[in-house]
Amino acid sequence: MILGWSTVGLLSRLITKREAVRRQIEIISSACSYCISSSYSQIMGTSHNPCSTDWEHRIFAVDANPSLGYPEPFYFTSLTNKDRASPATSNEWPMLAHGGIALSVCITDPFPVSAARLHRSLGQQLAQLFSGTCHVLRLLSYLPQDPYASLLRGFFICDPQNCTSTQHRLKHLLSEHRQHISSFTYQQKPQGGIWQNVLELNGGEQEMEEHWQVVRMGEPDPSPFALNILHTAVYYSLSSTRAVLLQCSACIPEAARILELLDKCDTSAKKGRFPVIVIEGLDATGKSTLTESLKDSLKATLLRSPPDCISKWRKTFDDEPSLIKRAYYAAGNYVGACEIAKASMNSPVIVDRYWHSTAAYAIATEIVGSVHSLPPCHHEVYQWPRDLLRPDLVILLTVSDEERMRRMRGRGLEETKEEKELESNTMFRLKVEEAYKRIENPQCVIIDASPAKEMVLKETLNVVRKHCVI
Ligand SMILES: Nc1ncnc2c1ncn2[C@@H]1O[C@H](COP(=O)(O)OP(=O)(O)O)[C@@H](O)[C@H]1O
Ligand SMILES: Cc1cn([C@H]2C[C@H](O)[C@@H](COP(=O)(O)OP(=O)(O)O)O2)c(=O)[nH]c1=O
Repeated sequence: MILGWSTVGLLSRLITKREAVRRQIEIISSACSYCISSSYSQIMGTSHNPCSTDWEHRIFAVDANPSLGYPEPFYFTSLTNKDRASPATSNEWPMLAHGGIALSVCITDPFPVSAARLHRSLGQQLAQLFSGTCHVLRLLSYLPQDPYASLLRGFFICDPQNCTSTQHRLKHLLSEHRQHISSFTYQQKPQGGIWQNVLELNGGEQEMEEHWQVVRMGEPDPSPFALNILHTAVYYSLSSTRAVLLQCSACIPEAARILELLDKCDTSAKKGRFPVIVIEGLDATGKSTLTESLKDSLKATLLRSPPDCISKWRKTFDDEPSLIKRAYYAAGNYVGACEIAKASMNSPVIVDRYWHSTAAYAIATEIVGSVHSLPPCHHEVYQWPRDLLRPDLVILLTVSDEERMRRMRGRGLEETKEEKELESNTMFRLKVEEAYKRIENPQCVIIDASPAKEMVLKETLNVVRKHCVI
């Protein structure tokens, strides 16, 4: 049986394309047209328009969600595309067993900031409306010949009950966003094989049907999840950070303030003759304690990330989707670099968190599952941005989980969402710490911060003397 609510596609794709072109024209004719179109191509890497989606040639990745019973990511592509893909050990679709059906949604809005906001609000609506009835999993999709520029984000929704009213409500919800999404349904045919059907969201007449057979595949190279980090979670240049802030500035006034600050900074300023030492580590590992005592011991200037001049806007950005939130922290590093360069002309500089934190927390948040799911060592995601001032030394403080919890409780300060997550989720903590260790150029020197404060300071001073001219 082909789903009653599936069909057509061509028309909805044409409308999606036309709408995207219309929005481009509208924006291009607006005052900041240059900025937005240039930011789009900077973020996307090329001038590729993701709406020119060649669905039948795409690779789809459904993320794992162990708590919903999906321990591993799931990859598939069309039968005709199979030769480009690594074979899977089986072509079983557990989510479709026993007559269940599935649906995928890809956000095709070509503007990264509005796409990120739509992705988040759709995710929230799906979770709210269907948490008891459907499994909602993260979905990524790309074209193998152009993975970076063609990456789209979305959701894979399984309805194990194949319930008509659920599907009706789902279709209704998706129709509200039809100009910026494309949707597909999946169902096992009685004679075998899984078919992907373009889902008609125009609510109009039934048109020509578009569908193709899909097959499972092994983990593709490049990994869509690593690509997603490079694409939306970690910024590797000031220009890509600026581009996102520029797009945000229409709806988040604080983004415009940060751009003004960046304009005033000499972000390419070089380090002075004194050493720059960064102290990194999970929350409550003793960074503030150590940085204060290092400041006194080395007669150093103490700076922290995000820098004071932008930290008042932190809450605003922490509440935004990853793309926007991470642009804030990235900008914090570039503003901070400017302060570091200036201060290091007169004294040693100690920095409480810097780019290692920005990247490690983002990577650990984006990767579902255990440490084993992180991109391998030396992967592109762990590379330092070429245009960001490099410190002379990065020290990573580590303590046992139990000791960290003791220190956290003893301190009694308000915790950020991520700190709460760290407390409740050992897996996340391990991923952040491992990501810290994998970041390169510069790599961090690990110091066990479990001993008494004086001992940690002594050990740190030894490391500083070994690596820096003081
Ligand atoms: N070496 C240490 N031994 C015992 N307690 C420590 C040590 N270093 C820091 N603390 C305590 O642990 C808590 C967290 O330290 P803090 O420096 O605020 O960590 P962070 O800046 O990494 O969040 C504070 O109450 C601090 O006094
Ligand atoms: C500096 C920075 C912090 N963070 C997050 C990580 C932590 O959850 C949180 C830590 O904030 P911070 O104010 O450094 O707390 P503490 O001094 O107690 O360690 O902010 C980022 O995600 N990216 C960044 O660039």
